[in-house]
Order: sequence, then C-alpha cells, then structure tokens
Amino acid sequence: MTPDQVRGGLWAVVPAAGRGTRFGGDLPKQYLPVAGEPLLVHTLRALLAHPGVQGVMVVLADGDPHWPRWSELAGGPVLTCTGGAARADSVLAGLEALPREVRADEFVLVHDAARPNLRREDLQRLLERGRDDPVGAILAAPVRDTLKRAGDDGGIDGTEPRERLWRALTPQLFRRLQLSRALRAAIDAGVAVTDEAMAMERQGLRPLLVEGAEDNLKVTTPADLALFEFLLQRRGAGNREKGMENAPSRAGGAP
Ligand SMILES: Nc1ccn([C@@H]2O[C@H](COP(=O)(O)OP(=O)(O)OP(=O)(O)O)[C@@H](O)[C@H]2O)c(=O)n1
Ligand SMILES: C[C@](O)(CO)[C@H](O)COP(=O)(O)O
Repeated sequence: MTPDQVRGGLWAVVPAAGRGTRFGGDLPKQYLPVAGEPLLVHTLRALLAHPGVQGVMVVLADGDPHWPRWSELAGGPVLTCTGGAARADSVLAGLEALPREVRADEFVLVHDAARPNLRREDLQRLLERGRDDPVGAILAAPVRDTLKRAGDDGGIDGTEPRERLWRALTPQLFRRLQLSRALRAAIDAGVAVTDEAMAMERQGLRPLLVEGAEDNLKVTTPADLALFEFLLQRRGAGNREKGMENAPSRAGGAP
C-alpha cells in the first residue's frame, strides 16, 4: 500500500447547492469557469485525485440545470442529490443520500464545492490524523493577522485576542451517523451551524484541528476567483518546468 493510499476508500459529501449571492451574477459561483471548466469540476478532481476517496455525493440545488453538462468530467464515481435552504440542510441531505453500504460508523468527508484548491498532501494529512481521532478532524489554518471588532460607524471597537484562533477550512471528517444526528439536532434547535465541526461541538465534542495550507481558499467573491486562477496558472507553469507538460491539469496536485 503506497503512503498515499488510505485503507478503505471514504465517501465525500460536496455541498454545491448555494446561490453565490456574495459573488454576484446570475451563474452560481460553483459553475463559474476557470481554465475552461467549472469551479465544481476542479473541486471534484481535487478530491477524486486521492486514492483514499472512493466516491463523491454532490448536493445540488433543486432543479440545477447546469450539472448534467459537466457530470462526466469529475474524474471518478459521483452521485447527486438535492440540497436545502442552508448549507447544513444540504450536508445532511448528502449524508442521508449516501449509498447504503456506507456504514453508520464510517468516516465521511465534507468539502465545500467552493474550495477548489485542496492540496493532496493536506487531504492525506487529514485522513491519517482524523481517522485516528475518536471524534474526527477538520483542516484549519491558524490566524496570523491581528483581528479587529468593528463598530457600527466603521471605527475599531477593539482588538480580539488571536492566541489559539484558527480559521476552519474543509474537508471536515466525521462519522456518518454521528454527524447526521448532530446536524439534525442543530437544525431542530434553530441554530445556524456554519460548519460541521460546530454541530459536533454543540454535542460537547472536540474535533481535532489539522493544519492545512492557507491557499485552500473558499471562493466567495470575484477576488477569490482571480486568486484561484492565478494559483492554477502557477501550478501549470510549475508542472511545465518539471517536464510534466502532459500531467493532467488537475487541482489538488502538488503546488
Ligand atoms: N443552501 C446551501 C448553501 C450553500 N451550500 C454550499 O456550501 C458551500 C459554502 O457555502 P458558501 O460559500 O456560502 O456558498 P453560497 O451559499 O453559494 O454563497 P453565498 O452565501 O454568497 O450565497 C458552497 O459550496 C455552497 O454551494 C449548499 O450546498 N447549500
Ligand atoms: C464550512 C466553511 O467553509 C468553513 O470555513 C465555512 O463555514 C462556510 O461558510 P459559508 O458562509 O457557507 O461559505
């Protein structure tokens, strides 16, 4: 078994049912083209390029007309289901739609469709360390900037202590049934959880933080999309320098 192979493939749930309102425009941001292919395809390839990922459940918006055109490009086994009004609803729908053979106690990855620049070594590190944790784990990056709290007038109300503050990224890795129950509990309590770890924390659990690359960015605004385009071009140039001109221009490769 090569170092990169993790025993037993895991399934990933990819929430891709958002509208991209902060990005603007008519096309949901997960379908915006970068190097000729939608953001979502780059994200799926980054996941499926790792031998430890067995398949992906893509959670689509109800009536999504865009997916059928791209479904063959993902690079591995992909199923789809319909999401809900909030990200947590979509993730829960994806967990519940996974194939029956995915056992209740099996680990499942959850990764934003809007995070196309996942590095293979980060996913490997999450799988290795997260699967040894009794609760699960998330990729995250330590806060390195000074954090200010803004007043209504745009002035600074104060500085937040940044010691031990981390930015949650994705993928996040949890056991299928435990995460489903935690998400259901948060939804039923009317609590808007913004990531899977928050739902688990509400259950009194402490998921492990696994440091990931700062460039595992979430495409939220046009500036983020421009940054991903730059990163992709830089990776392509790097591959050409290494004489890997024919290497698949897959996201998720080494930088
Ligand atoms: N009801 C929702 C809302 C979001 N998402 C997904 O969750 C990920 C992270 O959400 P975000 O970046 O906020 O995407 P949007 O909700 O589309 O963005 P916005 O908040 O600007 O509308 C995205 O891949 C998005 O498609 C989802 O599957 N279902
Ligand atoms: C899950 C997440 O990417 C972790 O940082 C983030 O919470 C998603 O937030 P969004 O507002 O749904 O993009």
